[in-house]
Amino acid sequence: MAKAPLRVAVSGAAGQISYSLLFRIANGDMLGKDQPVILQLLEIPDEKAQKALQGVMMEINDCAFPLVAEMTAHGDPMTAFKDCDVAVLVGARPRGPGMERSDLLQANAKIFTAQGKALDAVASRNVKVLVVGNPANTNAYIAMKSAPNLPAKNFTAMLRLDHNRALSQVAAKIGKPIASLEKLCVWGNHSPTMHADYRFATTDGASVKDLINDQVWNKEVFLPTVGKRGAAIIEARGLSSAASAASAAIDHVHDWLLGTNGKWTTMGVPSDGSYGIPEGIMFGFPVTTENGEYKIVQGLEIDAFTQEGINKTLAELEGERDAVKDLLG
Ligand SMILES: NC(=O)c1ccc[n+]([C@@H]2O[C@H](COP(=O)([O-])OP(=O)(O)OC[C@H]3O[C@@H](n4cnc5c(N)ncnc54)[C@H](O)[C@@H]3O)[C@@H](O)[C@H]2O)c1
Ligand SMILES: O=C(O)C[C@H](O)C(=O)O
Repeated sequence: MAKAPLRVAVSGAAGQISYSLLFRIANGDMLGKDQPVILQLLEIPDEKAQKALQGVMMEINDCAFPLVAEMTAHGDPMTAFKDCDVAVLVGARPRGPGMERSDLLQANAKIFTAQGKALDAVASRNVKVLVVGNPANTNAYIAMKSAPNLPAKNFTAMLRLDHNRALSQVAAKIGKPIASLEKLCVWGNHSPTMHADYRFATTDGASVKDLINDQVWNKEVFLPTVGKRGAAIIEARGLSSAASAASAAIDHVHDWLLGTNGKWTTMGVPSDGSYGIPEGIMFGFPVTTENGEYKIVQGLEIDAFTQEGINKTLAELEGERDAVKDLLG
């Protein structure tokens, strides 16, 4: 029997990430090739943005995706998020050349307070929320805090792009296929302070750390390359990453809902106090997922270098949290 459609709300639906993301959701890459979807697309209530959204919807129609059961355009989160099962919050102002993420904190805080409240009011009580729009961790934190009637654990931030970037760098360094890699993770904030960690990673069972055996490369090449990849893409393209960000969003929601079969991935999730991260901070952790729930991988040894990295990214997140404190009602 055909599955009942799931309602997927996407904000920033006429933006560049969505121009890749929506077509992959519609194609079944996110929720499965047998899972029909109802797309509920949100853009700012501005004539130009709404017209662009109509254009994107025309193109989705022209793909004749069999899995798209219905599609609607919205200018108000209260209608866009109605009964949604999944919400991918992409809409935000992207960082341009030379701009710091912190510059965007205040403007985006307003957007995510309103959207958190709307999710609280009208979304499915089990809605799974992924925040992509930057600063993603703090925006997710704000949305979570603005939705007290929804489970806090259902709000997540996207660290998957950093995770995938780290996988790609490690695979190239050791000359092994990405598919052979397991047990890599990224701690902390989706920002240059994030701390990618391959100490536990394996390739076909062999230790990646032993194969690399080069702490100078880890510190001076790997971490800065992964941490500053977003800025490098902006520098090269004149625009922030879009297709790779959309692909990471697909991976994040896919693995959250459909499971990792015991394998690790990285998700930004509200801390439960694991690894000394204060409760509620939206932090990148290694997780496994099963039956639509994630579990933080426990019991990993944190050496002095990693602890230093974790402390730095945590301090940044605590600073962001404090900067938006007054905006949370
Ligand atoms: N977490 C990550 O790994 C990651 C990676 C890449 C980009 N990003 C972030 O994703 C966001 C979107 O990037 P993009 O390249 O698609 O930007 P974009 O400017 O091309 O598109 C953003 C869209 O969001 C819309 N929008 C703005 N405010 C909105 C609101 N309140 N409600 C609904 N829609 C709204 C805009 O009108 C625009 O169409 C940016 O914040 C960017 O920095 C995050
Ligand atoms: O840094 C940005 O604004 C873009 C994005 O977060 C990225 O990591 O590519």
